[in-house]
Amino acid sequence: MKLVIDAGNTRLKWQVLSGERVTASGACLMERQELAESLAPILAQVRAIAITTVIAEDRRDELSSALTELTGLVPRFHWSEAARGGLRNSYAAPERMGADRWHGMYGAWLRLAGSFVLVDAGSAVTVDYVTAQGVHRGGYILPGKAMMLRGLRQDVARVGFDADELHSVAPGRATSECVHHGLWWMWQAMVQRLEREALERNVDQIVVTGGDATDLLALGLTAIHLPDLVLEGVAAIDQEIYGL
Ligand SMILES: Nc1ncnc2c1ncn2[C@@H]1O[C@H](COP(=O)(O)OP(=O)(O)O)[C@@H](O)[C@H]1O
Ligand SMILES: CC(C)(COP(=O)(O)O)[C@@H](O)C(=O)NCCC(=O)O
Ligand SMILES: [K+]
Repeated sequence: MKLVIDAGNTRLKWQVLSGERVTASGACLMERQELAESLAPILAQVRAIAITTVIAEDRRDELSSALTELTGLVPRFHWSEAARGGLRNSYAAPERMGADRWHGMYGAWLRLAGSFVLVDAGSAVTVDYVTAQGVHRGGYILPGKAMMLRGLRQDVARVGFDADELHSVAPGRATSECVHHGLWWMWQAMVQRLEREALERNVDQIVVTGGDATDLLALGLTAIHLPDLVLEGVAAIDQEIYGL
């Protein structure tokens, strides 16, 4: 059995693969204790570990040693590449691209025919355009939903608001409403822009993934929702290099 991990800035997502079949999955925070608890039921079966991550070096080293302690295995880290299987990165320095973006694009490239735009709504939101020929045309990086709210909470003095989300775009009449409606209003604008650009740029499919993808769908985005796309992409690459 192979353990595949996507360690993002907010959460760690994992799957266990038996051949190409997913037999278990989970998510947790990056802390050692949480990780050990989340993985406890499957640890004994793990024979290899493949990781995609965008976390800082010190946290990555901690994750690596925690996994080695738990399993006795040295995890294999996978990074962004210049090209693979017909997919080509537009970055002059491909290693600078977040590995989650590359692995998400590769997952979509393997699954879909035609051009696509991949929206990964996680800690940050990333938008990446890929042509039907597999050419990455470039992308965007924006602050994610939780980050936008945290920014308002931390960086301005007089904007206190409830944690409960309000899904409306009506102009607010109290601080909490103004903040939550404002966020929803901005995400609705993002959805409208994505749909317009997909038409203008002849994009065949919009693909969404990440913890906040459901918000984009709730706002009416016409897209394919592939929640495990980043894991799928890195699993495929690990298999190409090391086998099942
Ligand atoms: N259980 C959860 N814990 C934390 N964030 C969650 C959870 N469920 C959904 N989210 C939302 O998902 C976002 C993080 O998405 P995710 O794709 O896991 O990010 P990353 O890959 O950057 O760690 C957060 O901004 C939050 O709004
Ligand atoms: C943009 C990101 C922060 C998104 O990460 P996430 O929200 O999934 O944790 C990550 O892909 C990253 O750190 N990228 C490096 C810069 C780049 O892609 O150009
Ligand atoms: K993301």
